[in-house]
Amino acid sequence: MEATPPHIAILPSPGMGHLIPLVEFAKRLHHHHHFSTTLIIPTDGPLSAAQNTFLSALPSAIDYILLPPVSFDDLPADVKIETRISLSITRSLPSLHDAVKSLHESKNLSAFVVDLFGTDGFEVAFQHKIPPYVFFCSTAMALSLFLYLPKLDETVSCEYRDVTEKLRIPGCIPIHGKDLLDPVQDRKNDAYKWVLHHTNKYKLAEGILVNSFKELEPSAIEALQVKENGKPIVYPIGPLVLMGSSKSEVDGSCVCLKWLDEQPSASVLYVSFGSGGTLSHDQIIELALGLEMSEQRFLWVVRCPNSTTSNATFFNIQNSDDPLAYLPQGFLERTRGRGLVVPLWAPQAKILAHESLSAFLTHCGWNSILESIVNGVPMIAWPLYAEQRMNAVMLHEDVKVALRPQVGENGLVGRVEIANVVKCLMEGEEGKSIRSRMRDLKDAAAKVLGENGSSTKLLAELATKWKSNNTSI
Ligand SMILES: O=c1ccn([C@@H]2O[C@H](COP(=O)(O)OP(=O)(O)O[C@H]3O[C@H](CO)[C@@H](O)[C@H](O)[C@H]3O)[C@@H](O)[C@H]2O)c(=O)[nH]1
Repeated sequence: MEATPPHIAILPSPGMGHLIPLVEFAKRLHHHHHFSTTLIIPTDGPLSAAQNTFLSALPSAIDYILLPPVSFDDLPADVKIETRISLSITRSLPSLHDAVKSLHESKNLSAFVVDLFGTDGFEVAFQHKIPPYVFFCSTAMALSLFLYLPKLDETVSCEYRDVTEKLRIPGCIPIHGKDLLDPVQDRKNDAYKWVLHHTNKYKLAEGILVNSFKELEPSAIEALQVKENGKPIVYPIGPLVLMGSSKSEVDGSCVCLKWLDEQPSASVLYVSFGSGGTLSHDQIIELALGLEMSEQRFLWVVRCPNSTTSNATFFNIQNSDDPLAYLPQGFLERTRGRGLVVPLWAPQAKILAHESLSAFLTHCGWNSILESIVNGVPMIAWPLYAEQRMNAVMLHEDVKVALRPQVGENGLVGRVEIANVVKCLMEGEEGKSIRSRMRDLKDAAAKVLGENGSSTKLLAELATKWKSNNTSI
């Protein structure tokens, strides 16, 4: 049978943090190996503005299909995000099946790639005899935990946070149970059961692609690559990140970039909590005052707070939908010229690549971290949810490219602490050594993605394998 041009299907689970690296992966597969891709995207309603803009800017080699929205009306209000993500896949299985069937008939799919919570999509791949793969869009450390979790589940009987010793995940820095990812913090919650369910199914994959590289996570990757019965091959093919040259930006990009153009070289702290991170109103105030006290230049992406009080004024502000309304009185005037506050979303990839940028206060989403690394920008680690505390531990204690402010007894990071940490990173001696380690990592990242780099070679290996699948049916 004559070979058709190689084509793969990717099933991204909801969230920009999953979609962005998967698209970068598809782009690289196209540029280097002439693959084209169809993204099959589950939905639970209309897409967000950021998603729409992002998808409308996809190159022609990447197509996408939106699956019909599934309903979550039956779920309790406090349902955890991992449960919701997993159900968005299981509830889409009939339409996913139809989409894959017709795609396979027309394009002869070489591989079916799901992300970290998409393993229920495997059943469709098996039905059509398409090799299933996982693209793990977080750290090698988190992947090592995921592969180890079934064992941990068998051997630990209490909550992980109550284990007094630090836990030893293969190849990783020992870590307190309380610092593991959110959904494993309550083993009775469905979110834990979903994570365990996915991790048990990882062994059914033909391979696992992880968005990391050896120089960043040497021992975790080494542990992942130890061959064991029933363990899929792990391919570290990262760092795959949105680059500053990408066209997929939303409103506001010009304001930020124009402002950055006017600032001195390496002078600005960028503050952002990823695609969904929010702070309490009290924490927004501490952060604002801390930034002001630091006397450094900053560019801050602000969102509305995530908690309410029973105060009538607060209730009104909450409904105003204007995140800037939550900033301390006079803050914008006092910091005018030195600081820029942007509501909701900013063109992060371009910001991090800008020569005025000096440091990044981040919620420690893995894409943000990788984007910081490829641009050599040192970080302040401010984890909020998901696996971000694990990432912060790794960055601060293991790789040592981030400072980490202390949370006070009232559960907030105080303004003085914030100001001190910002000044230390931007001006202090510790900041200098972090910056120098970051430069080494930036070089290492460029090397692994270069012509003979390890990530490039592994991707080539995978592409060859997938091309051979393409002719074998
Ligand atoms: O104003 C913004 C905010 C975000 N981004 C982009 O959106 C992505 C955000 O990804 P990430 O930093 O990983 O954060 P989350 O969106 O929070 O990602 C989720 O998915 C990641 C990958 O699994 C996890 O590491 C995180 O903990 C999880 O919250 C990045 O590419 C950013 O450049 C923007 O362009 N502008």
